[in-house]
Amino acid sequence: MTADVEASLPAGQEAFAIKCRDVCRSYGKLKVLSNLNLTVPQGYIYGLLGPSGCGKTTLLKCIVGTLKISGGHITVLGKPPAFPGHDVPGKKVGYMPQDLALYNEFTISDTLSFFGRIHGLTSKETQARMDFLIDFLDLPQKTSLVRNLSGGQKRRVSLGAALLQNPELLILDEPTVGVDPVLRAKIWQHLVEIVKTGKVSVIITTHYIEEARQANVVGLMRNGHLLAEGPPDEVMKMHSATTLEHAFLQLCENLDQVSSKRDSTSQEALEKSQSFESGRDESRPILAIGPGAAEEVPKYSADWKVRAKHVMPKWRNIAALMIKTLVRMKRMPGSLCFQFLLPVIQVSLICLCVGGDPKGIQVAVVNNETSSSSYSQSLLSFLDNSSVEQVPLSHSEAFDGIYNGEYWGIIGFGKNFTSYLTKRSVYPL
Ligand SMILES: Nc1ncnc2c1ncn2[C@@H]1O[C@H](COP(=O)(O)OP(=O)(O)OP(=O)(O)O)[C@@H](O)[C@H]1O
Repeated sequence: MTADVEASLPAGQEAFAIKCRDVCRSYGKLKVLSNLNLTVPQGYIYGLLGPSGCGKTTLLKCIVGTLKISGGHITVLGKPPAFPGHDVPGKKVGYMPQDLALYNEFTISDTLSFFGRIHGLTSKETQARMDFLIDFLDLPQKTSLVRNLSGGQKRRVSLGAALLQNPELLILDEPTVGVDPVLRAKIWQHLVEIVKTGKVSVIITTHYIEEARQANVVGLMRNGHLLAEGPPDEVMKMHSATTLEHAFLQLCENLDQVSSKRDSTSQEALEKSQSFESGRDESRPILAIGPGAAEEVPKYSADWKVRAKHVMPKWRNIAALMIKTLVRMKRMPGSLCFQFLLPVIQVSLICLCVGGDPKGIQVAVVNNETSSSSYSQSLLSFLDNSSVEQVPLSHSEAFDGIYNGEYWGIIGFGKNFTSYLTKRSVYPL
């Protein structure tokens, strides 16, 4: 595999599937990626290696566009991830996350069909790919429910979903965990095959460091930095190691020794001095790491139509999500009942607590106007008699009734109410 790397890299921006420059990302005060530089040439398998917690998953999430970077810039298949009109994230990328995003109520077939719909595959295309992937990934029957699969089988379904639409870029976060060695070899063989066309690129993380020897390029990461980047054989040679693991250990030890000896020297300089890059022949196709020569950050722009289209949901996604909801409801009748009953219960409880409209409130009415055409009579006729029960009374009866708690209130009109109101509307103050 490393022989391929000896061929010259194609020049120009298009030759790179992924380019990360001075990428920084923090979670609150925790700085996970700091000034990270990484390059994945098109048509290569890039093995991203490093100890647990060094920031590999965070980097992959930034590359796929599900996490925003706090500094630097990333270019994926020619544009920044999540750029309007760019299919990253989207059908150009197959992403297998570390935390599997599968629906337990789905069968394997439902799962792959869902992703097929999201990526705009016809049902015939999805069916053909499904048959291939079930056979290739040694999955159980396609009618098997995801919740009944083992951890390893679930990971393989997730890998199948990433491979489904034959994407230009595969981003695989530990795809071989829990997979038996035979199938692991088969998966690597498949990756090697698909990158041979030169149109597909792969970035893969793995805890089985030695399997990354099949990658064209490996990047060794620690504490959010890339310590070295190059073909596996070259990295091993550079550190006089027979295994990648040994090379990585050697690299870390050298770094620790030098940094303890030369506290005054900056970390960046140390990494540079120890990195694969520092010892390489400039003519060789080893990828640059570290800040390197200042690169001009390309400016990307999209017109308003593309931006508007980007924020609008796609019909096929809406359809896929509706079908997904229907399938889940069908598989979970209990939750279906709950989903429909819950709003009814909530509304009933609110009505019970707040209560309905008050009824039969007895109010004393003292009307000193006698004419049936007076305004006071008209006003009283507008009152809602189901809530307010009007009790016509004299002035003294009304006040006695209020005093004795028989009425909630008094509505009173003077004998000149109509004439005064008319005057007031004719001669406003
Ligand atoms: N959402 C988050 N909020 C806060 N901290 C996080 C979050 N996700 C990751 N981290 C922290 O960021 C650091 C890097 O995590 P990350 O998952 O990128 O590491 P990793 O190299 O992929 O590890 P592993 O190989 O074990 O998967 C860890 O210290 C982790 O605790």
